[in-house]
Amino acid sequence: MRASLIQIGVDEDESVEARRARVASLVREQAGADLVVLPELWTTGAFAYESFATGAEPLRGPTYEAMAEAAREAGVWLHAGSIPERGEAPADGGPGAEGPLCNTSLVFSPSGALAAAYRKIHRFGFDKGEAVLMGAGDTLVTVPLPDTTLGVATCYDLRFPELFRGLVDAGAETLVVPAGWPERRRSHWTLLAQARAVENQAFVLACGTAGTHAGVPQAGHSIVVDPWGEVLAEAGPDEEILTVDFDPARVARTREQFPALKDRVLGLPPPTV
Ligand SMILES: O=C(O)CCC(=O)C(=O)O
Repeated sequence: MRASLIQIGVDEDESVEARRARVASLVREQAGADLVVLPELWTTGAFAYESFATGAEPLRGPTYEAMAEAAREAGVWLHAGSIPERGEAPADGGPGAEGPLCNTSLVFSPSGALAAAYRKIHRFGFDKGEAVLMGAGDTLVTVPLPDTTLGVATCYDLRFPELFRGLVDAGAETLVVPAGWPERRRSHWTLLAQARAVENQAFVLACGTAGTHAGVPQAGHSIVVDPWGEVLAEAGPDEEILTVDFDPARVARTREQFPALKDRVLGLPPPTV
């Protein structure tokens, strides 16, 4: 399988419309890949909190349309990263009522059909930013491809191993993590991507952003890790397309030859004091 991770530069001097058109064209250039991956919130920037509401779109909004078309024209599976999604207003909300905001990832099939939408479960920011501005998803999402099953997660989710175990229990073999990870915690990014790959004996395809927005320099360093925890490819700090060939059958082989996942002990009682 060939995967291309498009590590987009997200800077404030480019409009959302210009970036959307540029990214659509980069996706179209990946014809021949099996899977293309984009980062988290690449239209607005993951730290541009004040742009979440102004840049929000309905699920089937301009980014959906542009990415569906790009996936179809390139003939690729496309994890289009995430958008700030404005859900439908509640029917009884009264005039001016707005629906909830979510950090929603979109996955398209090579025909341009929506294969999955994943609403980020762990929101980042503690008592500010995404954690207060956006609603949380509550549903794990896997996407069956012809040669592997994707398990999807977004950025801060990478810190929560139980989410990934849930994806593995649901059949995931390739874990795809779009992100807008900041440079100041880059060491965590690399370490956690490798940890999720080793403990789940799965490929990890983690695609971040480059550039600086809202004063937060982004880490870049998108990374592809194999089920043994080895780094197959890693990007630098700037905008870059990271292309890697990998054999999805290695997941089953690794799990068979080193069957640690079978030794899980679940449901232990709490410690006694
Ligand atoms: O966990 C981190 O250090 C970064 C998370 C983040 O930036 C996000 O989820 O948007």
